[in-house]
Amino acid sequence: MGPTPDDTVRKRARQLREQLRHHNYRYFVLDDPEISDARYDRLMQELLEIESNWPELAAPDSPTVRVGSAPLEKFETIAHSVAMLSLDKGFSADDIPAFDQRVRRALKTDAPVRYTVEPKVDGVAVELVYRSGVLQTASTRGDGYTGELITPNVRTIAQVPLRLEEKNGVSAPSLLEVRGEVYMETADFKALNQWRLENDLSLFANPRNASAGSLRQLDSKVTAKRPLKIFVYGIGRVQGPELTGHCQALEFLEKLGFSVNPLVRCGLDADQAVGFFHELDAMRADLSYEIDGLVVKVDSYALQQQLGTTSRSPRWAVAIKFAALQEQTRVVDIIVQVGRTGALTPVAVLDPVSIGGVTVSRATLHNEDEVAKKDVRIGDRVLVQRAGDVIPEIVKVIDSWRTGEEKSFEMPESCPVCGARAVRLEDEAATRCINRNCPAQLKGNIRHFAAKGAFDIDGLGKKLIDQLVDRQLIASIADIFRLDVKTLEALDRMGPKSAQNLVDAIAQSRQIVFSRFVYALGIRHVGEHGARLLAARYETIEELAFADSRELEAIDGLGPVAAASITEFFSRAENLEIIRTLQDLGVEIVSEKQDAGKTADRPLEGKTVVLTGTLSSMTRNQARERIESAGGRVSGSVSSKTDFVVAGEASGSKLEKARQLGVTVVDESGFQALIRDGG
Ligand SMILES: NC(=O)c1ccc[n+]([C@@H]2O[C@H](COP(=O)([O-])OP(=O)(O)OC[C@H]3O[C@@H](n4cnc5c(N)ncnc54)[C@H](O)[C@@H]3O)[C@@H](O)[C@H]2O)c1
Ligand SMILES: [Zn+2]
Repeated sequence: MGPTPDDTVRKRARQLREQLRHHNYRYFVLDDPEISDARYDRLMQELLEIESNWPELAAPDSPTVRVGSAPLEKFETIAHSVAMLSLDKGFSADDIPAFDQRVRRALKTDAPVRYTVEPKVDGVAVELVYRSGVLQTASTRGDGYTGELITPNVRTIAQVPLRLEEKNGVSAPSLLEVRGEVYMETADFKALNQWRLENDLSLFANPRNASAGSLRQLDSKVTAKRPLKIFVYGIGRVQGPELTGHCQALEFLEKLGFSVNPLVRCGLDADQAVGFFHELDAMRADLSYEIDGLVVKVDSYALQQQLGTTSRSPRWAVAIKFAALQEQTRVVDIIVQVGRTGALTPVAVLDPVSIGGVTVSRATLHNEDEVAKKDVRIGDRVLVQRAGDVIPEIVKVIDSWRTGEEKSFEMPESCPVCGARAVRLEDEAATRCINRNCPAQLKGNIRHFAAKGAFDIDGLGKKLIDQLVDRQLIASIADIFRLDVKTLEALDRMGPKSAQNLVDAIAQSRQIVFSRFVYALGIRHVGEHGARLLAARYETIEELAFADSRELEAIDGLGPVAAASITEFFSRAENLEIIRTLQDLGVEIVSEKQDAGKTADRPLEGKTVVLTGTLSSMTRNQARERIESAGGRVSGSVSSKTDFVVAGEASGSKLEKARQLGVTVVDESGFQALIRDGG
């Protein structure tokens, strides 16, 4: 880069500004973005860099110095007495100490500065103005100085107090301007999008856009139907109480009856803030709402004043973003995969794209109806989401990128693996291959049979199963127990040692508890939970096989669909034959009671337990079985309904959450005592 910018740089800056303005409009005004947030952030960073390298290119109307977008004309507007600004952004934990240094340099101090650190909930900023304790107006951020008046809409949010009562030793200030984030929980967002899908309405890209779209309605009856919530995180002006810092302000707001995020941490130094960043990142997938980072704020109001603000953001706060969950890419092809039940699943082949550090090149499209409803075509630009362990999914097609060259997908009429006819039953979403000997189904069945909650055979993975079926070394699940070292040795990437290990693992798996055996059979609609319900009711596989559907339906928690599927399964001679063959080959089914030994009483009856970290005396699955045979239920996430959290080595976010919620936490020896004697 030179002392004066050349034409290419000038041109690029102009281009970036135009693009950013366009995307601001799509995002802030239409609530319908065309690009992922991560991509938007990259464009913004590029422009910021150009403007800092060539200050003469900076412009007063550049998106780098403006907030949001002008209010929509259809709304009345209202001026904010204190500007509602944006936040400076960082994209890794290292940006926290860097921010801390900037702050201390500006304050000319070596003493540690105390920060309040908050989850950055992905929703819409609003300002609520209360006079003498009564909600007068509510508005959006708008361009930071003038917002859209949406009072009737905000009134429909149950968590927004309409009148502030004197309570918890505090009374309503004569004037109070509260800022907060209106958001939608992830499950509610999904349900809303599902409903929109079924009613041929356009989809929201994420909970943030759904919240914004719901809030910015001319008819507050529409807003009232949307499940919106709020967390408050700041104050504009206040007359009455003496508040000297941010944390104190949050406590005050909470006492007045506002909803403050329980994960907020006060009094952290920069190192502790970094620690919290990692904790929160780990907790992220377990939260019921989306967060896209955290916000670090200098706590003291006096120091905030000293630091001041720019036209776009305060100098006393920074938002550190987590890795993105969404990216945009192109659908190169739509292929069809055949699963264990014969279901043909359309899968989008994508231009590989990195989402949160993982390269994604496929996304499931579930079934024919889903493709049709989302109208995904080959060649489309789409928004793809990958969250936690969930299979990547296409959120929506970005319509504005359509060229007309895209090709529609059609479900094939025959199985792409075996060529047999594929049919769709009237009341089903799936199209299925009707060939019971379809190699794709066999592979799926074997994978399921050998998987963790079933026979749990170490070393029998996908690649090996593919080879075994393709070379016709296995024609049914029972054949697993006929494998020998010689056969296995001859396979790709197998040696004498790994072959022996696998044979040993297979031999070891022969003894199996009843519920796992039932699950391993792969009866449709019978998952691990259903299998356990059956094991609690029946003692042997023979008893189960002869159970009639009325009796099955009566089992609490099972349901008619599973019951019908079970009777159907056992009515087939070939299934009974396989079970008999498995037993002939040495599979020994142990009843749960035998397995659990003497624990006839159920010390954890009715209790909900969450496991986190690793235990030294047993695996997760074993711990789960022990809890269930003691009458308890294992849940994946901590909530106020949790009775105990069992914290093993290296337990992370769940432990943190348990502490926040005041749930009883026990260590490994405490857990042993629990399953012996109960709580
Ligand atoms: N995809 C697109 O086309 C597109 C376009 C424009 C903007 N965007 C997204 O919006 C961002 C820019 O928007 P922005 O300027 O509003 O910045 P921002 O949303 O990143 O940060 C400011 C906002 O954070 C929110 N917030 C949540 N929790 C908070 C807390 N505890 N304390 C304070 N604020 C909190 C508030 O709503 C506040 O207005 C971009 O980084 C991008 O992610 C995307
Ligand atoms: Zn087939």
